[in-house]
Amino acid sequence: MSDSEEEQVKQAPIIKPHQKQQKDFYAEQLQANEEAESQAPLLVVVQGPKGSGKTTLIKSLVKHYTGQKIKKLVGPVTVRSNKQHRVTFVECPSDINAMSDLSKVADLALILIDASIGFEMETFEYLSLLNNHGFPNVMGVLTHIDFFKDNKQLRKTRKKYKKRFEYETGGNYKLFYLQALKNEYYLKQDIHNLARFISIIKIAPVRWKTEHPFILADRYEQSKDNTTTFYGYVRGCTYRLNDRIHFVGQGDYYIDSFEEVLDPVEIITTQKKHRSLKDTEKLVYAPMSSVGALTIDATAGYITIPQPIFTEKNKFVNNEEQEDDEIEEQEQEQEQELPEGVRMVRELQQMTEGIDKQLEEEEDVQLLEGFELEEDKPIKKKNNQQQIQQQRELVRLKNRVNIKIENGTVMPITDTLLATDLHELIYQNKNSINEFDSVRYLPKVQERESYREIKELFVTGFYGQTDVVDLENLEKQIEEEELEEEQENKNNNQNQKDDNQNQKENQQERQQLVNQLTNSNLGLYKKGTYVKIVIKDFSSSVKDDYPMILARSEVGEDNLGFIKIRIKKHRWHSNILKSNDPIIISLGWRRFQTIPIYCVQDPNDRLRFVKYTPEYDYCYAIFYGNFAPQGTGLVCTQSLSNKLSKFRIAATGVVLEMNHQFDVMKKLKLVGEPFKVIKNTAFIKGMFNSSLEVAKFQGGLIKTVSGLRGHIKKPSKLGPDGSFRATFEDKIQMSDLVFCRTWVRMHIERFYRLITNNVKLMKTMWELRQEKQIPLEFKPDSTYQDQERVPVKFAPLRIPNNLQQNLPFESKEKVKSLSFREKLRQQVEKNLPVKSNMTDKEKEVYSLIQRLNTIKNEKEKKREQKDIQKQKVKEAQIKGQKQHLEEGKRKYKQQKQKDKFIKQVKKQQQQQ
Ligand SMILES: Nc1nc2c(ncn2[C@@H]2O[C@H](COP(=O)(O)OP(=O)(O)OP(=O)(O)O)[C@@H](O)[C@H]2O)c(=O)[nH]1
Repeated sequence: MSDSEEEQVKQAPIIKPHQKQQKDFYAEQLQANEEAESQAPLLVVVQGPKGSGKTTLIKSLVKHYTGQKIKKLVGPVTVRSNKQHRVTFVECPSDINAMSDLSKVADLALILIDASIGFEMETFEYLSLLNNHGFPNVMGVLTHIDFFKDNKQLRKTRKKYKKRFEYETGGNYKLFYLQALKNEYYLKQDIHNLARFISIIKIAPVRWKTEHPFILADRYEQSKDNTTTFYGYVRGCTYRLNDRIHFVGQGDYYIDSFEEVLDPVEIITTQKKHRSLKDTEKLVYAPMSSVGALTIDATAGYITIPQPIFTEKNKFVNNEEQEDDEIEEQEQEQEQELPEGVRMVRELQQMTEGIDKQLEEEEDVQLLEGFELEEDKPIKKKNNQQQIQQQRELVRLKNRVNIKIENGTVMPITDTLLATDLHELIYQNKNSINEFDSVRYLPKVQERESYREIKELFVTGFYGQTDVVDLENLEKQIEEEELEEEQENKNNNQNQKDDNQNQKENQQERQQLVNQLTNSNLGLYKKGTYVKIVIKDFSSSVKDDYPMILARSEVGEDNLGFIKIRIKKHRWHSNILKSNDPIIISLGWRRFQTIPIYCVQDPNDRLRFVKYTPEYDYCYAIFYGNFAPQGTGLVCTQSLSNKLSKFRIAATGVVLEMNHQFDVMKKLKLVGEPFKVIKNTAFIKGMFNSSLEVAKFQGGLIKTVSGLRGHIKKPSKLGPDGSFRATFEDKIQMSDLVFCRTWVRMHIERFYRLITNNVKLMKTMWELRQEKQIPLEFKPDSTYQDQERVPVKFAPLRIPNNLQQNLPFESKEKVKSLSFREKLRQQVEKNLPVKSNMTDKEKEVYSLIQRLNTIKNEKEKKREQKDIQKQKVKEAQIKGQKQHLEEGKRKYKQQKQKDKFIKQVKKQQQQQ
């Protein structure tokens, strides 16, 4: 090694082994996350107070990404931002439940702030929710900036909001400014900048999501028998199928079927250099909103097709004139030249009756060209080759399009077509797209084969063997055939490079297919898979504008037990929380009402019960609820009402421990007083009610106020029932109080109520008091009272002479050293003439002094009395003024109410 290299090595920072391990660990975690992250669409939650511009922002972003205009925004909207990246936007309602649910699932939260108003309470509430549910990436967006006309004021405000936003979020997140509104959309440049940041943002892994898979349903269908089907992407992590699912905010349900379906916004995997999208590749998937001419409601999807495009030119010519055979033949020829998709749609347009009616009237209904519905007739036997072909198509179909159209579905025959699956059929025709699809809803180009697949869907009972499909054999057959095809292609292909490329791609595709099959057989659905979940007997009602989160029911997390959490009252919540008062907790996927008790930990690890949460400090809470992993954050609220009169988040916390029981102890001080004292023994009454209670506490420790310790001996027959004999380390005073410190185990209520749509909640003490008009209980004992303490005069210490004589010299009482005052007094006493020996003059002087003293004392007494009277008068004056003031206030209020009432009456009269 050369010198310079050695120097370099010396200067390099030393990485310790554990640091390296940690670095490697994080690198791996990041890489794994990045790989996984690329699959599921980025979930962007747009949150803000009412009227802050959430809808406008989503519409503007969708327009930027796809050029589409959303007329009415409902539910999630997924767009393709580039070939490898998709984004789902969800608007967050200002309902506390929706806010809490969406804070758990968001990858990125766009927090809108109305600059004309400033930071509102919802923003802080949402930040607090995000903080406790894993803090995903956050971006601030300042809207209504055009409200400021003065540039200087605008600059100042922007700076102020930026500072505040940084302070609230920890300083790592950006605040965007949306300058103005133009034609109901934000300015292009602003949206372009924001969209660019959204596209390149690196998502921080949130622990809860990396361990808990979920589906944010972007579409649902509900039938009359309450069978509900939800569609959405698997998010969070790989979904390992089990039999139950938790619908957040609704409860647990058994899954009827769970299958992968065709991804509506597929990732484009072609290996071309450009990441940017062509116009035909731009895509928006907003099944519940109305995008252009497409609307999907709970039961079906409808495409509004502009009439002029579909009207055949010679359709309006009088039919009688057209009876000429030649013309008909010409028409048929022309029709056959048309693309298949266009022909089918036209045929459907010409239908006047639904299939069910047709079935009732005719025996052989020809729904689509070449296929007949025959109920009773035996199934036509085709040759082997054809059957294999059909089965093969069905297997492909089963994996790709899981759609069933039951016999007798009624199709509305107007210019609006039933498009549950028809849109696939219609838009798969490459040539016909531009003819009738003015909005380019799904510009997806597929092989002609898929028409046949979909045609088959309209026919029930045609293929006899479709129900039982030998999957394994079919897969093998398909693979073999494909291999053969590839082999042929290989031989025929002249370009060797292209051939290799194709082979690689095919191999990859096949591998993917095999992986897909094995995964779905094992019940594994990777992140980003678009799935369909069917739930039977789904009794709850679903709101369109409410997030529909279907989470995997994890083993153990639906169990109930006691949970110990560390909790802190939110500094902006106006009240402290009371033990045994019901509270709503959002923990894990679940929200539930429970009755907690609060406690603190003593130095000897005892959990000591406290009546209220401390004002600005942490304490523990124990409640009965759903188990959740240690370290999971939680948020408490006191009610579900969305009145913004006070800060809705009552407390925040984190799970510490779960157990079947916790010992929370409450301190109990029993007080008694002695009624007989004999040396070190004392008889004490008033501490217990019966001798049985005494027997239970026999041997217990007791203590006097002065600190003398003792033991409870035995129940005594002297005194009232419950009296006992006790011994102390010294003789106690009759005036002493005796304490016995004990601990009582607190009962924790096993109360748990999952919050669903129409749940009836337990009322808090405050709510009950309000409702029943019960005033607060007043216990005079609980209030502090001024104590009048009489100074105790202890008798001077007198040591018996016998004892003094036996004492060592050191402790013996010596000659008393007197203080100056005492000496003076002694001298005066000595010099005072004895009264009987006084001369007359001395007597006169003495009596004069005494009189003068009496006068002085008398004067002082009078002055004191006067002072007391003056004080009383002053107090009375203050009291009177107060009463007067209150009286005035009351009158003013009455007058105000009167005025208000008169105004209202006048208004009503005017309106009438
Ligand atoms: N002047 C101005 N108006 C805006 C701006 N952003 C939004 N608006 C208008 O504010 C109104 C409310 O906007 P929305 O997008 O519906 O707000 P929202 O947050 O979705 O409202 P809710 O759905 O009621 O919660 C609309 O009329 C918008 O045109 C802005 O930056 N400047």
